[in-house]
Amino acid sequence: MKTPTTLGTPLSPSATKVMLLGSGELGKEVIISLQRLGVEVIAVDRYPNAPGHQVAHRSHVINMADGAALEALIALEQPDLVVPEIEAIATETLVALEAAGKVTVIPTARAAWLTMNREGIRRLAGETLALATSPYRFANNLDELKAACSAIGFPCVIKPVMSSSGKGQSKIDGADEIEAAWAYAAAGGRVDSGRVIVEGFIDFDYEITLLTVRALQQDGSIATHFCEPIGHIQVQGDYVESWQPHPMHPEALLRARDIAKKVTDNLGGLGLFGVELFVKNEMVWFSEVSPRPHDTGMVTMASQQQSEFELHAKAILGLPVNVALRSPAASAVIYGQHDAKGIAFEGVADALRVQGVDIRLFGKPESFARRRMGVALATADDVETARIRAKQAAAKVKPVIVE
Ligand SMILES: Nc1ncnc2c1ncn2[C@@H]1O[C@H](COP(=O)(O)OP(=O)(O)OP(=O)(O)O)[C@@H](O)[C@H]1O
Ligand SMILES: NCC(=O)N[C@@H]1O[C@H](COP(=O)([O-])[O-])[C@@H](O)[C@H]1O
Ligand SMILES: [Mg+2]
Repeated sequence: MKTPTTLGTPLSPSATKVMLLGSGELGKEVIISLQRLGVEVIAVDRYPNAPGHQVAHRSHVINMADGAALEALIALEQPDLVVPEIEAIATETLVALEAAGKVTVIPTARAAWLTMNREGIRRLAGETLALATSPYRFANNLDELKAACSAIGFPCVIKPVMSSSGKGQSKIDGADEIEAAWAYAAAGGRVDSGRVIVEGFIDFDYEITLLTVRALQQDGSIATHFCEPIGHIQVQGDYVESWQPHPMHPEALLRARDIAKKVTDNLGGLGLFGVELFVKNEMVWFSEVSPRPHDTGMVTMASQQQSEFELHAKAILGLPVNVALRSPAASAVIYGQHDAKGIAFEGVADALRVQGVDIRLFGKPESFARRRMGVALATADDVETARIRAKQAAAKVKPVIVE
């Protein structure tokens, strides 16, 4: 790539070209941040008119889990940087291309590969780095799953090794629920690899995302910056509400940062990471990490001077970052509520009348009842008020089917 701080003119020979692999709501905001710096952006996703497609210079529709298709597209576009955005990519292909010097992957191809599959990141955290995690086992079929569940005990959580946003995930309380959990995992993964993880259930007090940024300093070394902790609530493994800052016991915060530093140092590269942690009193467990912006971090569009998307865009280009908080804030998810294409949203004006509120609608061409279609953001003097405002505003937005 060009020297980090030299940025070109898009659509000209000097262009700095970035390719997003995955162009959902998170990628869309990264693209907008890159566009503001005059970066030429190529947005890729599995379906046409994905949110990020709508704001990029060019778009492509491919099966990103197909290594040959991915390699051909990278050869065609010759991006300076490839930015993975979703958990359904042929990351082995990225590892091979990066090793051959044909591409720079954010943060690194190895990090994308390790985190694409729960087994890679869990073995790194639990075994190589010896961090506290829930107890875990892997299984390839129903018999192995039964054995894994009895070794871990109940309650436990079963997830496809390749999935996100809670897809295919179940919490089960007894052996009679194992078969249903196996079937649900097989149907729900982003890529059906037929392998699942069983995790012991952690009875945490609260969970946080610790956004951690690796950015270049003036002397060329990499510094690690921590955003204020983001608290969140998940329903069926998917985030419904988040807020920042989440108050933490000082010892727990130190441990959280220590875990985040160890994991992100190992993964390496430049960019923002979402480190997911469970906390009980002063105990902190590592859960997983996204080597890219995190859905719960959408709150930073309201709470921080630079959102997680802007931080990612700047850090990957080798630019300095500022992780300062601007105001306590919260986010609340707007689900599609219908299975239909081309839905409409009523009540946006009412939502925007709630004090301190802003709305994002992602523009996804097709709605599903539990598909995230938008988010309400709210600031306030304290997070409790911000949470109330965000939820009030989200509830006022009514997705409707257009006949
Ligand atoms: N072992 C566990 N013990 C307790 N709760 C858990 C456990 N594993 C997952 N959960 C709950 O389910 C949520 C989603 O789990 P996880 O982050 O592993 O799923 P995911 O599909 O990767 O979701 P995302 O892509 O949104 O991060 C967690 O944030 C937590 O609330
Ligand atoms: N937890 C990960 C996450 O939130 N990822 C975000 O959801 C999109 C997929 O949404 P879709 O399933 O509605 O297409 C991804 O592209 C990414 O932006
Ligand atoms: Mg998660």
